[in-house]
Amino acid sequence: MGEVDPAFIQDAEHRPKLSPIEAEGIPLIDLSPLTNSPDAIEGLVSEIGEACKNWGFFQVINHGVPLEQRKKIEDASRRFFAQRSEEKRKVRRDAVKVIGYYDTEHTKNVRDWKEVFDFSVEDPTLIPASTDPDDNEVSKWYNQWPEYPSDLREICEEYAKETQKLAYKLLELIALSLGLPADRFYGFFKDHQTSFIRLNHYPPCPVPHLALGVGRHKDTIALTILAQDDVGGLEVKRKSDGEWIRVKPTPNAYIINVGDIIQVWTNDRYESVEHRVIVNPEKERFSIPCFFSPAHYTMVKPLEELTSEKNPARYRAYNWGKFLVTRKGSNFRKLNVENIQIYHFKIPDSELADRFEETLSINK
Ligand SMILES: O=C(O)CCC(=O)C(=O)O
Ligand SMILES: [Fe+2]
Repeated sequence: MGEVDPAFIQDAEHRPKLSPIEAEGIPLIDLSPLTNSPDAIEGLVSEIGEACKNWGFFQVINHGVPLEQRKKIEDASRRFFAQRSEEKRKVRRDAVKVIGYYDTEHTKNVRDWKEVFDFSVEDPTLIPASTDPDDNEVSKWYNQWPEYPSDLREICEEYAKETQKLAYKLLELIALSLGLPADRFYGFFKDHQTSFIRLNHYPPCPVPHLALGVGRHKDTIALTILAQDDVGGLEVKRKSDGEWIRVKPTPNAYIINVGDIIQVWTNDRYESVEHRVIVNPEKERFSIPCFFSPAHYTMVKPLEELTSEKNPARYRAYNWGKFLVTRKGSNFRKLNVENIQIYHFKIPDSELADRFEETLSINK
């Protein structure tokens, strides 16, 4: 075994247990009522609602994404990552070209044991030109496509269309589960959404007890639609007791998780849950998350329909594009500081209590 760069080594408290808990996994939901029996939709809506509330994660089958499209992108991803580093680095992302190949991602300042290739669903993606809140200038992020595999672009673009359809179906079910009109969330994504898809490759790792494929984190976006292969390694922090639970691969299923934006929209009713990826000493692993994200100008804040005097908004509004640009900037500076997070916009409980007191005395 060669020397492993200490940048990969997790602090003792965050190292994985190598005998994972797989029992009582996350809910598995059959989406076929959407196409076959619209009468059964109510049951489906309540299953989705329960899964979002209790787990923040679930798997879906009969989801409508054609198997052919999925197989094609999985195969193209393998072909891309099998190339020499030198080739992959031709489409490397940097501070100017922020979308593309990357092999030195850090989560919570520890290096992840993985390499990635990102592409935006909308090309170009419109995004604020700077993090300055008073600067209204908008700039563009462009995808970078490698020479090989020559069909990668076409395959990725086709796949993106299919996952979009699934994302909208899921957003409808989530809206209905909250008692909102099915299309309540559409407006945030309609023009200039900032969604992107990531091809992940986790090579075999000689120190799987010390390093992680992706360190513990929550997804900052609205909704994640993840395809994982049959190797397994994704772990979700169970809400009921804080244990890390391994998500057992289900062939052709998608793993769905609520992101931070849905947590804010629902005023914490559906929470974004922490997860991480364990690596394997012998097997490489591939996964493909689609990070469904709203337009850059979206002001993210709790939905009025889901707040009340008794349940006041727990977050101040924040501009999604500025948030995203702030995050991207911190990818390239190896600062020993924490990334921007939604809890930075959280209204402290003491302040909420004061407001509640105020309304009580006004209503007296
Ligand atoms: O590879 C996986 O299973 C999950 C990856 C992940 O959580 C992420 O990229 O945000
Ligand atoms: Fe994630």
